[in-house]
Amino acid sequence: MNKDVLIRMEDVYKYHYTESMQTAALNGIDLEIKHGEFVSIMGPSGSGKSTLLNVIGMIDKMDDGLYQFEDYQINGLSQKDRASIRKGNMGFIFQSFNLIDELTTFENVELPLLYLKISKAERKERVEKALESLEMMHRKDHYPQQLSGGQQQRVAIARAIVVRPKLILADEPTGNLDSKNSEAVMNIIKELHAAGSSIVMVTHSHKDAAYAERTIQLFDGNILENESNLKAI
Ligand SMILES: Nc1ncnc2c1ncn2[C@@H]1O[C@H](COP(=O)(O)OP(=O)(O)OP(=O)(O)O)[C@@H](O)[C@H]1O
Repeated sequence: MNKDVLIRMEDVYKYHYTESMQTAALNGIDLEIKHGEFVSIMGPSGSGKSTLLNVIGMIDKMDDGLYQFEDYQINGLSQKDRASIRKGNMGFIFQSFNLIDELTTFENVELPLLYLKISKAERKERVEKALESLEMMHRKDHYPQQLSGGQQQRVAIARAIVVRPKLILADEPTGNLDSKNSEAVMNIIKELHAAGSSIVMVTHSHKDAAYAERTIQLFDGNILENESNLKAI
């Protein structure tokens, strides 16, 4: 595969099932994302945005089509292999922060490094660096409930970047934040992009989408439009 290309999807289908019906949440997606790109995904409720992000992030398994992440052919891999590629290459940021209530700020950020079996000394160094870059070191022993929403999202971003991921996947990262915190979070994401990270972000906000270089519009599990945002910058 061309070295510039991080992700290539061809004719990707993903179905969700309930007792009475089958929904094609992704209905033949073709997509290419290059290293270092910042792409936003927009579209009406139920159009398949979160499903696409979860398939890209290998949380959900696709049902048909081709998915290549760098040199890995993802379709056909076992869940264990997909998890191992995900843990080494991807960081996630969610609307609801998804921090573990029983763990401190430091421990939440350290968690992905434990999965990667990184030594204690290196874990300490990397967690502190991530927390410092997000100005959260002074809250390293706090638990999530003792933090504001904006602070919780900054911890979640520290947790996403501590693995030094090639790709950051964000699902409505400002969905639970007020406008001031939303802007702060979007500026952090913008800086991560400027520092070289590839970013794919689902959003309902045109303001947030304008931070990306390109916006993909989804409708009924299909890509409707693939537009450059450069004119908006
Ligand atoms: N676990 C599930 N079981 C059954 N159907 C599902 C499941 N998850 C999603 N769906 C269906 O798949 C379609 C796509 O859902 P998805 O969550 O990807 O949409 P979305 O664009 O992210 O929506 P929203 O903006 O409301 O979060 C929807 O029609 C939804 O009802």
